[in-house]
Order: sequence, then C-alpha cells, then structure tokens
Amino acid sequence: METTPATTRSLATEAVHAGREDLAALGLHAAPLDLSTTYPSHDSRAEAARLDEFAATGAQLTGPPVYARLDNPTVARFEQALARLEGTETAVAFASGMAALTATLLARTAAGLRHVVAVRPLYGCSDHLLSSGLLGTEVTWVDPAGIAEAIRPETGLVIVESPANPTLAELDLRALAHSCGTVPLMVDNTFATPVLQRPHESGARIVLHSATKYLGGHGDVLGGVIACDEEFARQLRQIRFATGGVLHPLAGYLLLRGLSTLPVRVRAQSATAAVLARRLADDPRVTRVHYPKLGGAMVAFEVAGDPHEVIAGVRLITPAVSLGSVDTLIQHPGSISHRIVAEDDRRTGGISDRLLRMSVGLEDAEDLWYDLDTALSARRSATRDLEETPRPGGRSPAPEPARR
Ligand code: MET
Repeated sequence: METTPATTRSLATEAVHAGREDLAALGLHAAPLDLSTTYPSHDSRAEAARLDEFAATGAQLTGPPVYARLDNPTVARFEQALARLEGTETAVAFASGMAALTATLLARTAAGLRHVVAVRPLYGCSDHLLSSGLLGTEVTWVDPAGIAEAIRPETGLVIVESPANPTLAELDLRALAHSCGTVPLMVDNTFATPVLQRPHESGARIVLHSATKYLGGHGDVLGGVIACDEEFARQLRQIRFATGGVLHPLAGYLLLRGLSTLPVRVRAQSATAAVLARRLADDPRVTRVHYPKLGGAMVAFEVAGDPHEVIAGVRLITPAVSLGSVDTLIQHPGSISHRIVAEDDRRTGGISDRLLRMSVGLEDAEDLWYDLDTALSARRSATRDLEETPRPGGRSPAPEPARR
C-alpha cells in the first residue's frame, strides 16, 4: 500500500509520524532513547575529517554520532518532527527556550550584527536578556509600526511574540516580516504552537519555542527549539557545540512523544479557554479579559480586587508559573514571569499589576469555573460575612458542578 507523501500530510498526521518514519524498518514501534555521551570509533582519521567538516560547516554529522554535545539521534528526531510541524527546513534544539534565544543572539553578534529591534511585551526573561545587554547586544524597543525606522546597518534581528506573553497581544506577522526587509524576523511561537499559527508561512525566518510548554505538554520537561532554514541552523549547531546548551536526550524523547498529542491537546484546551474567557468577560469582578482572536489555551485577565487573593484562593488550579501543561496553572506576571522587567517597562508592555495569566489545561470547564469563581470571591465573601454586604453584581453563587 502506498503511503501519503509527506508534503500532503495534515498537521495531525505529521504530529504522530514525523521523525519516526524509519521506525518500522528498524523493527521498532516507539522511538529509541539513546543516552550515550560518547560513541566508539577505531578510525581516528575519519573522525578527524568529520570533526573538521562540522567545525567548518555546522552541517549535521552523517554516520554514527561522535559525542553528545555535537548531536544525538533521539534529539534529532524531535528536531525533524518540529521542523515539519512549523514548515521549516530544519530545527535545532536546546536545553531551554532561553538557551535557544541566547544561541540566536550569539549567532547574529558573531556576524557583526549586535543590534536588535524588539516589540514589547516579550516573556520577562527574554526582555531582560535584551535590556541588560548581557550578551553584548543593544536593543531598540519599538511599536510594530516603528520597526522599519529602527532598523540600522548593524541590526541582526527583529524579535516579537504573538500572542505575546503575558498580555496575549497579537501582531500582524505578515506585515511585520515586510517591515523587516532583509533583517530576519524571529517570532516566539510558544503560545500559539504550530497548531494555531505557523510564522514561517508569514515570512518569519526564525521561529522560537520554549518546548517546556505546549510541545512537551505535561510540565515535566525543560527545552527550547529554533525552527529555521539550514543555513542559520548550521550557525546554531556550531554555537550549541561550542557553548554546550544541548537538550538532554530524555527531554528529546519526551518532546517527540509530546508532539504526537499536540494538536488534540491544543484544540481541547483552547475550547475550554474560550468558555472561561467568555465567563470572565461577563463577570463584574473582572475589569478586562485578554483572549487572542487566534484562540489558544491562554487567558489573561485583570481583576477589580487584589490579584494575589485570587492566586491564594485557587484549589483545583495550580498557582504556578509556566504554561502549556495538561493541568491549569495561574500566575501573577508582575510577581513572577515578568518580575525581572523594570516596572516602567512592564507598564509600556501593557502588563498591569492587576493582571493574572492562566494556562488552561484539560480539566472540565465547569470544574475550572467553579474554582475560579470561588477564588475571585474568596476575599470578598470573607468581607461580606463580616459586613453582610451584598455579593458583587448581585449574583447568586455559582452552583457546585455535578461530580462525574
Ligand atoms: C521563570 S518565569 C517564567 C517561565 C515561563 N517562561 C513563563 O512565562 O511562565
């Protein structure tokens, strides 16, 4: 029987099969996990030639691996699969999203292009890495409309996130790519995932993921990845080899496995997030809801009361930073994910002190709403008990959901 050519396969099929095409021929069903740090070879002359070639080109080694800091077959499967999902030529995996961003900045700086143009908000640590100049880069923060004007001869990169962390602000990626001209546009696609958005199709040369989030999907693996063309990937591989920010093979294994359920998870979590976003928008205890037109499983909202009381009040939802897991997490960006960003810069990025960011998981929507509703009222009902004031909005308490 003929198999469908890879180019016509849908995302759902790629998610399950990409990076695993050779398994049947190997007599395997699950991907093998190769934990070797080094590999035997009696032919030192051949190894010397292969290492010289890697040093000169950064092309992926052919033949058996040499050492785990150069490459790893399990990680390579994840890279291949993610590239297929993002529609890029290839991908290079790292120990974390920040290691991936670091390698990208180093690659541009090594080419003499140390100026970066970026749009706020970005994830707090990305903002910090750029603002602090820790890697010798210089950043110009702009509104999307100011990108073209901010570009200089030594600009090596334009960096954006859409939907952005934590406000979920959306950008017109096609228009942005146009404004960038010949300067590569890097889009952090962590929140949307390739299920909802493939930035490369809109003109982004570089797509960044914190793989820790939706790609892994279960809150048990830390990783990062850059999906890009082979030319840029070669520079990234050379930097990864020299600096050592490699993804552990077990993480590569878990990420490959995570990809197979990515479309199902993202769609189910997004459907629940949309329900919760609507309820929050109708709730008088909430002053503003941020939910992307694109959809997705992230909801951000500003509360009339004290956001810290909501964090303290949740019981089913986990009060923790991070996102993209099968369970729902909530955090206060001003205290955690964006704490390291200066207060004024947080404000410029639209990050209010009353903003909460929620990553919606796979739980039942009614159970989640019950928990949120209770947490939103926690402090106020305590006050009401004392003062006998009416419930805000005059609403009766939500019924406890039926237990299934
Ligand atoms: C250490 S803070 C943040 C982790 C993650 N990037 C987030 O936005 O939640």
